[in-house]
Amino acid sequence: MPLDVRNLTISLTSGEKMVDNISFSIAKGEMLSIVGSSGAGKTTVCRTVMGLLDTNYIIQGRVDYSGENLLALAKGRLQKIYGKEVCYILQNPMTAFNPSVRIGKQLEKTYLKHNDDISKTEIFTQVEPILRRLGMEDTKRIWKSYPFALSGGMLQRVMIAAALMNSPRLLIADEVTTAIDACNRMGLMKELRKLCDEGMSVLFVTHDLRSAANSNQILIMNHGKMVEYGSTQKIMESPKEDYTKYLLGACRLERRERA
Ligand SMILES: Nc1ncnc2c1ncn2[C@@H]1O[C@H](COP(=O)(O)OP(=O)(O)OP(=O)(O)O)[C@@H](O)[C@H]1O
Repeated sequence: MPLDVRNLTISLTSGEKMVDNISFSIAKGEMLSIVGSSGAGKTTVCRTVMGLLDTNYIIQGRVDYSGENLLALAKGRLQKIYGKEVCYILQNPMTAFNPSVRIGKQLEKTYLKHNDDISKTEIFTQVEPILRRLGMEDTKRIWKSYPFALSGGMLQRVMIAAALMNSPRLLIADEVTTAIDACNRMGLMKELRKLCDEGMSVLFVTHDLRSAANSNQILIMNHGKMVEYGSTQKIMESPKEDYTKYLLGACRLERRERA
């Protein structure tokens, strides 16, 4: 099992709970979506899996990646896992790039961190198909661009490419579709689905239940708690909890207002 989270509770040192007894698992080749409104605790769960919480947080429970508890692993082992086997795509692409370094240079650096020393031309040859797969055609221009010259949606896709070029086994995608227009969003979701079919596992985080339609399972969160957890079909077609029904209703209303 690539990821198995058991009884995860995260509190501040003041005692306030951000996440309250969450459990879920993601099998190889599966996508699980965590869905919930702003402040539900979704990003806190992702940051915990990625070992990004500082000492202001108290973490209880287990986060097993391929049978190893990430909360208790030695730093050296974690350095081998994060960025290579387990990759995290952040909510805000603008903060992920160094504004004064060209995109290609940044991608080369990321690639070389986890792979053998190969030439810049070879790195471009390896990464270009990934950029194309994510809907970017003008790859040479993107490679030479500074971050400010690309749109938010393009930067978001470059960030996804940066994660995918290391062929991770588990991808954590936190609100990655927010900056992308509807057409490219659908394309991206289809690509993530294909990557799962090729064996990658995905933890997908969104506030929009519609974006979770391509996942195998959905976990609904509200105020740090698990509201409902089950197969995507079950959650979409016969939700049990009022909050899930509310989220589904909000999606339908938005669709009707757009029509
Ligand atoms: N260090 C902190 N101090 C105080 N509150 C915090 C801290 N870290 C997180 N929180 C609170 O924990 C809650 C969960 O935040 P989190 O970012 O995980 O939510 P989210 O579901 O990802 O929301 P969004 O969709 O807006 O990103 C929020 O109410 C947030 O303000």
